[in-house]
Amino acid sequence: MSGRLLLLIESNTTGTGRLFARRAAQHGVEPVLLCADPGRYPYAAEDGLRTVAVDTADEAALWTAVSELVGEAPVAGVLTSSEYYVPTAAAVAARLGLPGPEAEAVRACRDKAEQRRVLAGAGVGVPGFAVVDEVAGAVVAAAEFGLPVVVKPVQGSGSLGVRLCADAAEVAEHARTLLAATVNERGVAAPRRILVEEYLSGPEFSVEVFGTQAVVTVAKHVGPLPVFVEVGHDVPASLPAESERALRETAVRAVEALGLGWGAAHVELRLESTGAKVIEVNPRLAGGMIPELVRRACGIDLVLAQVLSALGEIPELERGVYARASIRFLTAERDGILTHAGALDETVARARAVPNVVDAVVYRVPGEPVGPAEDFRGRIGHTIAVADHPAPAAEAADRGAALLAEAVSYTHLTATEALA
Ligand SMILES: Nc1ncnc2c1ncn2[C@@H]1O[C@H](COP(=O)(O)OP(=O)(O)OP(=O)(O)O)[C@@H](O)[C@H]1O
Repeated sequence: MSGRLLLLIESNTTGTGRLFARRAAQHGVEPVLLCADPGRYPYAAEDGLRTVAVDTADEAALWTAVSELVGEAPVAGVLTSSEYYVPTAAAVAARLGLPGPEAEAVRACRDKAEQRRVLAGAGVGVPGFAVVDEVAGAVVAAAEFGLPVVVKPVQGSGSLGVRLCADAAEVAEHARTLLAATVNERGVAAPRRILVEEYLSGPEFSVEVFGTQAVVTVAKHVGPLPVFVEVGHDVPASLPAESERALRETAVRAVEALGLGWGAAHVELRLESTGAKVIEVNPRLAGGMIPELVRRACGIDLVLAQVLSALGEIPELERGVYARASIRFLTAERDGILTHAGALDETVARARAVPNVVDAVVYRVPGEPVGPAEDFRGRIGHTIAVADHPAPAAEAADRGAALLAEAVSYTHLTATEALA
């Protein structure tokens, strides 16, 4: 180790969170995780990651902890893999004179209402939207757009609270639920505003942008309505050149309009008959194992690229399609229970044995109750497959996920009965 530190301010709890620290260590820089609750990240203890417990929502306390680390060794970069802490990490990096995104731009971007206004103002395609702070306003907006509409919080991630509402009663009920929330899922005060949006029904994609360069386009699979759980991705998306161009150009224009353009941005879009429309720009690296799929399909390590950017180095983003990578997430059809340890291990082994499957994993413990997914937290496991062509990769990932599904038992106790 060179003695230099990379400060990681909180992390994402699933997916690529732990890889940020690993890539830093592989690059000869010591990662230090600053977080309010180290117990939230079991991987930190498993990987022997140095951790500093500090209230990261308290600017002064965080700065004191950062200053102590600065006094100890040269701090070479500041980064986070959690969307919730991108503005915090950006502010700390700026205060230390280190590379990072524009703190004000990422703060504004994280407010979906503000983001919509900026994008619409810049002429970037977005769904019709209304920002409301009372139930009656939500119902009026829904009638104006025409039902169904999407009702969602102005902040958040992982599709939490995002719902398709079919009629005025559903709009009112969901708006009431969202407006009643005083804190978000990280326990931070939630704004008392929500978005009502025109429902875009075209196929969904994401464009992974780095700086202002579109690196790769991803095809996304969304589970059963009325919720929007991402249940699979194919990398790269197989698209006609014109659609690919429209998605990439729209994504880059969105990033530029928002004043981003440092490091990774994950831009979600839907392809409508009227063109590519932005669902959301996330000022961070993609979740959902997408960086891992991109690494396997295109040979580009986006996690390493993000770490290098934080350290002020120039990452290699040379494009190439070496393979096709697909992921499918396991979700429960209804309330059920995971089988016992032996059967679970066997199921995972069978999924791993499917030709072209390179990874199969179940995130939960044997005997744990499971239920239908409402958001990303309802995903129980995944399979990743890699092949030379799109169809075999997708089919192998599907087949692996179908085998994993045998780990869920619906014939024994329901989750409610098991807990009673
Ligand atoms: N106006 C819309 N029309 C169609 N689908 C939508 C719309 N808004 C949201 N969605 C769907 O809901 C999903 C989650 O929405 P959104 O990206 O706004 O929430 P999020 O919590 O930030 O999720 P993520 O972290 O996955 O980006 C989208 O990926 C999309 O499938």
